[in-house]
Amino acid sequence: FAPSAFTAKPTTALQGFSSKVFETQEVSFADTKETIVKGGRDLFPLLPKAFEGIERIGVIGWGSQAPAQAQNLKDSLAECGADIKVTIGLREGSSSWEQAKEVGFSEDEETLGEMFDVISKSDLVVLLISDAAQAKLYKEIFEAMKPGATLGLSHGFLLGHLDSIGEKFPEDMDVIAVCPKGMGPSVRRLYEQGKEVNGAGINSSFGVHQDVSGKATDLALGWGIALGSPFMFETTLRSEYKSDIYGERGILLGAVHGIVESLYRRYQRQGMSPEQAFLESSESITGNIVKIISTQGIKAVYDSLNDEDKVTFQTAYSASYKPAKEILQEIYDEVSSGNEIRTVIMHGARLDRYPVGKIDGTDTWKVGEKVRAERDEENIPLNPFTAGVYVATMMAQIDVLLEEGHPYSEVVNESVIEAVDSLCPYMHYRGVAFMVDNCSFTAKTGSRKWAPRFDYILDQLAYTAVDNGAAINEELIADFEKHTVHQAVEECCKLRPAVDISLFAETSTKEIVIQ
Ligand SMILES: NC(=O)C1=CN([C@@H]2O[C@H](COP(=O)(O)OP(=O)(O)OC[C@H]3O[C@@H](n4cnc5c(N)ncnc54)[C@H](OP(=O)(O)O)[C@@H]3O)[C@@H](O)[C@H]2O)C=CC1
Ligand SMILES: CC(=O)[C@](C)(O)C(=O)O
Ligand SMILES: [Mg+2]
Ligand SMILES: [Mg+2]
Repeated sequence: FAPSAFTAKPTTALQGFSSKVFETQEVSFADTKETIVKGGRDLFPLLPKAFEGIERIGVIGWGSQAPAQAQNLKDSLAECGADIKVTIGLREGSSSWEQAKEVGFSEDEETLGEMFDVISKSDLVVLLISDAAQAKLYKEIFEAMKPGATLGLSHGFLLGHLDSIGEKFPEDMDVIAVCPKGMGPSVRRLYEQGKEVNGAGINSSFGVHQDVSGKATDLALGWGIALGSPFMFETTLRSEYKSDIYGERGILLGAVHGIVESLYRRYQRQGMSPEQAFLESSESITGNIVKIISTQGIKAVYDSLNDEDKVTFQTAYSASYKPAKEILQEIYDEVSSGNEIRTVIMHGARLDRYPVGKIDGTDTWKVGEKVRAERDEENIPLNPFTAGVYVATMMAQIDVLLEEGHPYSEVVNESVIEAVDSLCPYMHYRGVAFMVDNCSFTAKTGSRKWAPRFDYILDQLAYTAVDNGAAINEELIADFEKHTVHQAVEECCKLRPAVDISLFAETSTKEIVIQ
């Protein structure tokens, strides 16, 4: 397999943007330039201008994103004195009704109501029901929206569905997207930490799909800044849905699950105890490797190894890169063809007969509970073979996105920042299910479908190649060492404060600061 320095397609056609309210800045990501907007609580006084004309925001749904987005919006708009009501809209009989009331939303104050009634009264509808439900209900939702209201999405899935059935959004409607590159609970947790460390939060991409009012861009930027986004980068709904549905099935959820299961078995075959095998696989990734990436970048993992461990890393990397890339390209093709969107919709239709099953019942995660209980955060190993497999998969994910024309900001957030800032800390805290099942239904189902594929191909192709003495692929390693993405990762990491998400350990009142 002759590695190529990829033949990048022209970057996904970003429209480019300007703001009448916020300061934009140009950043250099490798050999490209992009315009971004830095966030921070100091910008909250600008929110009333960004939300000009908006009196009521309807946040529809109460899954992973809505609790975070609704509370962050409510707090931010209150802080800047904007007289804007945030109302939660839920389906009749929703089991989430009480949860919304527990955090202060109420029917009496007209901040909690039936979803279509709330939609009909909202100037900005933030649609945070599941993607499968959006695909099922979009006609009723569009009909319920009042004239001049803006539709706000946090994922481009609905456009992907409309594309596949030859439908469009109503032409008289502003359609914007603000897509946090992190799970809902981390959007809320880091927002709260942002009260101490200005700018802490989860980055968001934003897109303006339709701008009838001429105000869509600044409303999108204001929404993202009110969520606590450290910085916002431009995307299009199509670029976002392809990269997001792909990314969550890849290194963010599916691949990391498959990598851990395959290595956990391999290390035990090689004689390790179950506990040691968990330490050298899952703990090594979530407790060591991602911490280095979060503060020093991907290549720092490799550079931190001694000569002998570098050879182990190179061996694992050389054997894993192509098998991982083969599955990743298949995922990308399944997503961009519309197949994976149909899969998610069909899965949604089966839910009542086949509810989503648990994924932490295996020996791996039972042993993981025990290891976590005895964990010494300061002495978690960095297994060089695990590092080679994990980094090869991360780099393969990056290369597919670059080859498919996605901008570096989207590539790095979807393949690196989200893993280290949002998702892996949750896997470190309470295992793979706690991470995956705090994500969207679209991600939950996709991760379950693709994790076994990574597990299988690594076991069948990568590890057997290593056991049969496959040579190190010097060109692949050279490609990795000089890859353009390392500068882009460094730039992205500089654009957000190096705050570590902090999660409260259920087993103690001590707050664990996960690096
Ligand atoms: N999860 C995440 O962190 C991220 C999600 N997103 C996007 O945000 C959006 C919301 O995702 P997420 O927060 O994960 O929510 P989920 O995908 O987990 O969906 C659960 C929510 O959908 C509602 N729902 C399901 N079926 C219906 C229906 N038939 N009618 C009305 N409501 C229904 C549920 O209502 P009820 O409460 O009544 O059961 C619940 O509130 C999606 O577009 C997703 O892709 C974007 C970035 C990150
Ligand atoms: C959390 C997030 O960004 C995901 C994985 O894309 C999702 O939950 O859909
Ligand atoms: Mg995502
Ligand atoms: Mg997603």
